[in-house]
Amino acid sequence: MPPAFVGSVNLGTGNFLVKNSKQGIQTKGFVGVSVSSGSLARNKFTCNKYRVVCLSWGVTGGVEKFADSLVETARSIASPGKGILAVDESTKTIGKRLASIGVENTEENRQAYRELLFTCDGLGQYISGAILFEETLYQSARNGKSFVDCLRGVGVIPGIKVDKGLSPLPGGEAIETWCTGLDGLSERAAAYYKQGARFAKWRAVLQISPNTPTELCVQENARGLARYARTVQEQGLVPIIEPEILMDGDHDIERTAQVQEHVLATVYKECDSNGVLLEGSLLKPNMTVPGTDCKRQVSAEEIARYTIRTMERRVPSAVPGIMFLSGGMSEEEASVYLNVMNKMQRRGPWSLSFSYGRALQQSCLKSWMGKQENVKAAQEALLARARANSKANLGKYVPGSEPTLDKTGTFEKAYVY
Ligand SMILES: O=C(COP(=O)(O)O)[C@@H](O)[C@H](O)[C@H](O)COP(=O)(O)O
Repeated sequence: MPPAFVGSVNLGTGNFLVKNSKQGIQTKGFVGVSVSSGSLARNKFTCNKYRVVCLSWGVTGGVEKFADSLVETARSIASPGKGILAVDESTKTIGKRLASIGVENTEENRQAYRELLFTCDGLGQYISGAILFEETLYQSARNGKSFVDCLRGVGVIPGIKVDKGLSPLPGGEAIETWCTGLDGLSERAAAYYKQGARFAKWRAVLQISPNTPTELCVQENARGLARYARTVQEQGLVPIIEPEILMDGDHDIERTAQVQEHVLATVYKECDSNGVLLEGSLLKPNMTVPGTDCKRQVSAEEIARYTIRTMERRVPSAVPGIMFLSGGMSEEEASVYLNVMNKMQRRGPWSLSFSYGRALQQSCLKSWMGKQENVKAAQEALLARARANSKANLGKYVPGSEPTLDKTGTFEKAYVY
């Protein structure tokens, strides 16, 4: 007998969710509903009595316990007009950013900068989640309020970078790496959840050259991403799966597309082997662009067309959001490319949005310059770029309509991560 529920059914596109208000949350995919009474208005079906045939999420073990909240969190991060602020720079990387504005890399200065970001009024209108570095997750604003609470206060979900960085890949080519951090990940993820994080990020990096990426590198990084995703889901964190293909190289856009299709196919094959709940996960890829040294640079329309084609060919429709990284593009380029994609017709159901680090922070950093009296201006600069990307997610950004102090982008050739 299928179970009977009393509550409301939300007929969204793709996944069906059942919210049972009488017996606590009971969110499940289902294949059929038979209704004895009710009314249908727009997308929302409300009734007094209905029967549903439940499909389980098809997951086993620890993920089942968190399945409903994983799905809800992933969907709300990928909700319309919203994206992610990636501020998970490790101590060395934030040191470079602070050095660019003449600020010393001390814990106090890192705290002051991040306080500026997390107390920015109105941020939650455009930003659904912020990825933090471990140090930041446990820090507080100078008035003693934890950063987790500051973020919640402005309507932003806290997330955490859980990888431990890149390491040379034995057996691969000299430039190839694999991403470390699986040891003890389960325990760390549980502690991060307790501290208030609700999603996680793991970044694997691949590079295109005449003989890379090797198959070993693709397999190894895909396996790591999938194992990480499954592990953090078991502890209640939505995994952001980030297989970044760097922009370094002289290859053309077609080669990027071929490599990226293979990488994504391998990642999702491994996700299948590891039983990752795709509805409770997000993808963070690079856009499909030619190498920075390629003679044939292309228009925003071509980048958008190739990127959409790559995603349509390889990203399962169960994934609620594709949150692009900026990879060293300028703030304006990152907004414009995203906007063009969202104006184009496409088959994929996912939200095409952003999880930008550099392309959300450059103007903000340059406005701040480490000075307390500049905090308001820096927050306005951050809001301006967040608003630009929010509009781009809706395909409504008018190029040049939001200010930027980042004219050139931050791409650094052969940067060692
Ligand atoms: O994925 C990211 C996207 O950043 P981006 O938009 O490319 O500037 C970031 O989260 C970076 O991974 C992060 O800023 C890098 O910091 P390190 O891990 O290298 O310190």
